[in-house]
Amino acid sequence: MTQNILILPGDGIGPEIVAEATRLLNALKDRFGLAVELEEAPIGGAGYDAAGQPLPDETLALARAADAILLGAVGGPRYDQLAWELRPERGLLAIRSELALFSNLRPAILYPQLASASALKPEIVGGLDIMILRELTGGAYFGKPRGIQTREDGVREGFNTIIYSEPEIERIVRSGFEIAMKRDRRLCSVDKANVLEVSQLWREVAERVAKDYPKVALSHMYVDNAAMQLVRAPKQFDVIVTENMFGDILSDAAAMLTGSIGMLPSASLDAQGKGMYEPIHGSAPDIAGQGVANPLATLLSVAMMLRYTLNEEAQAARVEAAVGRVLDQGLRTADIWTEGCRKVGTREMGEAVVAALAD
Ligand SMILES: NC(=O)c1ccc[n+]([C@@H]2O[C@H](COP(=O)([O-])OP(=O)(O)OC[C@H]3O[C@@H](n4cnc5c(N)ncnc54)[C@H](O)[C@@H]3O)[C@@H](O)[C@H]2O)c1
Ligand SMILES: CC(C)[C@H](C(=O)O)[C@@H](O)C(=O)O
Ligand SMILES: [Mg+2]
Repeated sequence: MTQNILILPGDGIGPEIVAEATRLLNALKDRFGLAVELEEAPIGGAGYDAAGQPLPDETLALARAADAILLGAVGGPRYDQLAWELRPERGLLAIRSELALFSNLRPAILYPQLASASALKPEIVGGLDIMILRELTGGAYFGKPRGIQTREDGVREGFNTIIYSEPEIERIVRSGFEIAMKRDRRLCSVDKANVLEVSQLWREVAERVAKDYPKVALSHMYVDNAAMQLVRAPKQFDVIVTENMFGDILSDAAAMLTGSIGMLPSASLDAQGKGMYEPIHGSAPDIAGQGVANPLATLLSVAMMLRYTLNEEAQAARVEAAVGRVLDQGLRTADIWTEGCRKVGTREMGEAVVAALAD
């Protein structure tokens, strides 16, 4: 059965990296029998340009109808002065929320070929394979009330609200245990339970859910310590489960363990396993339009899509193996380049991965 993939290039480097993902999907289709149809729609600043909305109604309708979605990135200085609700980032948050994509998997894996590209010493990051599970539709990102107001004394104040209900905590923590069961059975729940009531509830719920998973070792860690431990001794972690904003921050930090933020893919899944796939990085306005962005996080996001939503494990493994081969060949975009390697641009990297696809 043919599955429909909706491609949302977005802004900045989004269209450049997504073009390589499209090349890859078309190659899997033409050479390896992958039954997919691709369709494209605007989101973010491109959505605003095309339809006056960061998430155009038509894009949302196509997203609901698609079997899987691939997103590049949104945002950029051109759009930073727009009214708040029209900003590109609102479109991204809206699609996550509308499609109930609460479970965001952000694997941080160090390809051995990139050990020397990491900002950390090879002995600290060698063999790194951790999974950060970020809650994606709650917390400060969506809590109400929010806004900027002027107090009676004339002072302006901004405010956001962090809210998590017990069912919201339970479903993401449960996903964390399920993922841990398929890995090394260690789950670290990261919170700020020494300061925030919402974290206290989170911890309580995590302890309760743990009773259903006696084979998984659950630990708790405060987020400030977790940030420190991620750069001190990242291999102590197997699976980390955490709330929306902590997960956003910790995953960018974890990205640097793998050599570059241009290496980290992600899957955002709903309760049925349907999902949107995207690199964790942004639209990188500083390098947009130069053809130098690393497309590998996006190509690895395609691999996650093949594995988690399209049930095409062999195709996923094929893509990951091709990325490994290209790194073996010494090809590097600027962000992961080290002495003795060959520096290539976005397109050359994408073409090399396609050329390295094998039976
Ligand atoms: N999921 C998303 O769409 C997403 C994620 C993060 C940020 N953003 C948006 O992107 C814009 C820029 O944000 P930022 O600068 O904080 O974060 P960013 O991730 O876009 O860039 C941070 C740094 O990493 C580099 N980088 C990112 N991706 C790269 C890649 N594939 N290859 C090589 N280098 C790469 C950039 O050049 C930059 O120096 C903002 O508008 C922000 O809101 C979007
Ligand atoms: C652009 C922004 C809304 C987004 C987030 O904070 O979730 C980004 O940083 C991410 O990690 O996907
Ligand atoms: Mg982020």
